[in-house]
Amino acid sequence: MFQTKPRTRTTLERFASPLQNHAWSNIFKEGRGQREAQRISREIDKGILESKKLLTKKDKAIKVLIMGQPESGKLAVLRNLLFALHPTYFHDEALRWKTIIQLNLIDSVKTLLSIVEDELEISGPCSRSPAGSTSTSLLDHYQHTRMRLLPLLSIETNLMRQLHPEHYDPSITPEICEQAGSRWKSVLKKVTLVQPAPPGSPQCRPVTSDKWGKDDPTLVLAAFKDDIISLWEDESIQGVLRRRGVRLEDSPGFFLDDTARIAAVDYEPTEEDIVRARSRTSCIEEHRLVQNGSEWCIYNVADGRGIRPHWASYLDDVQAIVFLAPLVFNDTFEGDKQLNQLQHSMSLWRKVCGNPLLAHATIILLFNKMDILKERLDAGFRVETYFPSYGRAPNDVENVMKYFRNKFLNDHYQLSTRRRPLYYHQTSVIDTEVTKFVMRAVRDGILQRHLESSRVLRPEQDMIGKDSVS
Ligand SMILES: Nc1nc2c(ncn2[C@@H]2O[C@H](COP(=O)(O)OP(=O)(O)OP(=O)(O)O)[C@@H](O)[C@H]2O)c(=O)[nH]1
Ligand SMILES: [Mg+2]
Repeated sequence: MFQTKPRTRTTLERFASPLQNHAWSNIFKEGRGQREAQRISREIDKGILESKKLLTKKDKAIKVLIMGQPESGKLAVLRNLLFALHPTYFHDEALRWKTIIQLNLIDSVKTLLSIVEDELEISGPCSRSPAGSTSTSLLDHYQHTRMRLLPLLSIETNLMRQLHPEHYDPSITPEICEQAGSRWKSVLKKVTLVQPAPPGSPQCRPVTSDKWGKDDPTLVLAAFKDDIISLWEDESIQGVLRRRGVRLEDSPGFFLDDTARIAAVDYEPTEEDIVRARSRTSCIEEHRLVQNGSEWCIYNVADGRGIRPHWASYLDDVQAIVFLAPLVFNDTFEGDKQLNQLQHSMSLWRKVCGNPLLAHATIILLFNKMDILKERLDAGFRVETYFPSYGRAPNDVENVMKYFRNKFLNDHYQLSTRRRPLYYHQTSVIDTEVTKFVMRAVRDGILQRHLESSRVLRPEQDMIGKDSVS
């Protein structure tokens, strides 16, 4: 016996039913009103269909989270990954990064001057500097240079005020920071306009804009290029840094060795400069792009007290996590001076491994800042001092790596709620050439897993639980 299938209500009917007794319902009873109502109904149905399509598309996007403690190299990895997926992704951002790099350079000059100032306060005008010259000559040099560099120092303040008018507080050391709602990207876009070189001219014109006026960082930096170089190369100042064990070279956004290039009027940032530039992220950034028909959705997940509560909404359907673990074993954590940076990283790693929402995600663990690890070990810092369980094992890269790798892999094994692929690589992500290969491997690995899970490809081998290293 046939049974009549109940007619599916149209969208309009579904929406209309609560309105039956309302005067509005009369509109559906009239001819014109009916046609109008049908048109609206069709539009609503079309809208629903389109949002469904969008949702399906979003579901199909390869969702990748880049995670790690502050300053672990997330942004540097993001830029490298985006370069691997889409080589021109940053082209129209290059000029904005130029200003950030210039600010990074000015910031290093400020740090240098404040170290010298501090040294002079402690040692007094008559003591000898380690380089053999008296501190009076250090004082003279410092005072002379500081006076000359004053205009340079003031453009940083002005620039920061322009970038963050809403948050500017002169009592706080300015730091460039990407923040939800921050205007800095649009401000930089307005002020960093390219002026094309006149036809036939072999030289680029300054990449600058009139909007800066006298504060144009390109022109101010060019004017002080030689002073900055002589300050950085000064033997007595280098002596102070050596004696204090300060290695500005290891600090984020260090460009003093490149002053001649960066302070030139025709400076344009290279890929490597963009990767090395320091700009703190204080929000969760989303980057979407399509590569060879696959849509990628990459999130740079900033870490910080105020941000962690917002993570939860990003953890659904994650296909891969790129986790940054910088092996800087002897630095304290900025947010908590009692905590070692690497211990902080390990505690974050444990949270990621044990999170049930991330149980299906492939993990790519990057032991980053290998260049700094090597430098620290060469300089004689002993791992045992900071991690007593390391004991008397040889204090070299190979053994130290093995020790930390085992710690991370062990946590992953103990805390993961199900078996899943884990790949690990040793990286110095500011080395763009080498990182390119790692990022291509990361890209291909994620894509392969994505195709397997969407059953487009059958896995060639069971990768579950295997580790890989490059
Ligand atoms: N020497 C060295 N520096 C690195 C490496 N990776 C990142 N850096 C530098 O460390 C600084 C911080 O890197 P970012 O990529 O901004 O780190 P982040 O994790 O995004 O930091 P937050 O935005 O504070 O969360 C930058 O100046 C990078 O150039 C590395 O492998 N070696
Ligand atoms: Mg960042």
